[in-house]
Amino acid sequence: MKLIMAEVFNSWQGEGGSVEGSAFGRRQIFVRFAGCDLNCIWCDSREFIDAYKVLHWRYEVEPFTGKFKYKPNPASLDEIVDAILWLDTGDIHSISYTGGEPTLQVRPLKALMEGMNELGFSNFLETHGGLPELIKEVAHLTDYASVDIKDETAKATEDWKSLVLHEIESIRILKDAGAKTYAKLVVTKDTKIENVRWYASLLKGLAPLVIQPREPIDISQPKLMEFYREAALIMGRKNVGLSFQVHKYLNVL
Ligand SMILES: C[S@@+](CC[C@H](N)C(=O)[O-])C[C@H]1O[C@@H](n2cnc3c(N)ncnc32)[C@H](O)[C@@H]1O
Ligand SMILES: Nc1nc2[nH]cc(C(=O)O)c2c(=O)[nH]1
Ligand code: SF4
Ligand SMILES: [Mg+2]
Repeated sequence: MKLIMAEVFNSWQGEGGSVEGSAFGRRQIFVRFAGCDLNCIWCDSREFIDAYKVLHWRYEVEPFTGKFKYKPNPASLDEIVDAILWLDTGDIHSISYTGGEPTLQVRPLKALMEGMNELGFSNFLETHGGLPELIKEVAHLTDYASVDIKDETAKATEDWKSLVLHEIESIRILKDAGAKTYAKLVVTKDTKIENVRWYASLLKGLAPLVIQPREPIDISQPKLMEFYREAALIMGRKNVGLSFQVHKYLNVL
């Protein structure tokens, strides 16, 4: 089975904050799939979005060195498993499957998650949640999941309200399968409070929410705190947290 891979690297999970299901600050091996069907204007992985343009994938030969070995795409599953095991520093909390959008290559994703599960690793799925039918294929193999709620200002797709409803459906599927799941909302200076209220009302009683400023940060602190308070008033004060992309401040992958 072949797949179009972007990169495999060992780092700390830099996102998720402290809500239930977050792996923030834990060591992870990241498996970044190439290809995405959305187009978030602030995406920091844009170079990997068009899978056909990702002719090579890379893995970091030693964590935090920024030294990579490059291999041609498509990759074989064995090559990816070998790279993961090569990067296992013995302190790994879980394997993070991210991208691009990992669920778009759901067959190799599922095979990888099965294989890593058999090798004793926990599986962490980082997904836009827009494809619940594909989430169904891997939910039973998912130990932790971070599901984005794509705010209107992400301009991820034309019909953004339907995308949000699909994301909520994906969260429900993952929770029903026993995955520790939280929602991640990237906010910008233009995010509307009425939309934050809508997301919070959809998430109430379903899953906790982290609010993550878009990087580079353009939102004011008072506005960020207003979004937090409104969401907490709706969802309950223990079900909302902040998340920042800390790895960018640590200058690590
Ligand atoms: C690159 S995406 C890949 C996984 C999946 N496609 C998704 O969007 O959830 C991984 C995470 O990075 C976040 N992210 C990407 N670019 C960002 C930025 N400029 N500021 C804040 N978060 C960002 C996304 O919101 C998502 O939670
Ligand atoms: N350190 C680190 N933490 C992360 N959390 C989510 C990431 C992602 O791109 O999926 C990411 C990433 O790219 N690096
Ligand atoms: S869904 Fe994820 S990978 Fe795709 S454009 Fe948005 S942030 Fe980037
Ligand atoms: Mg990232």
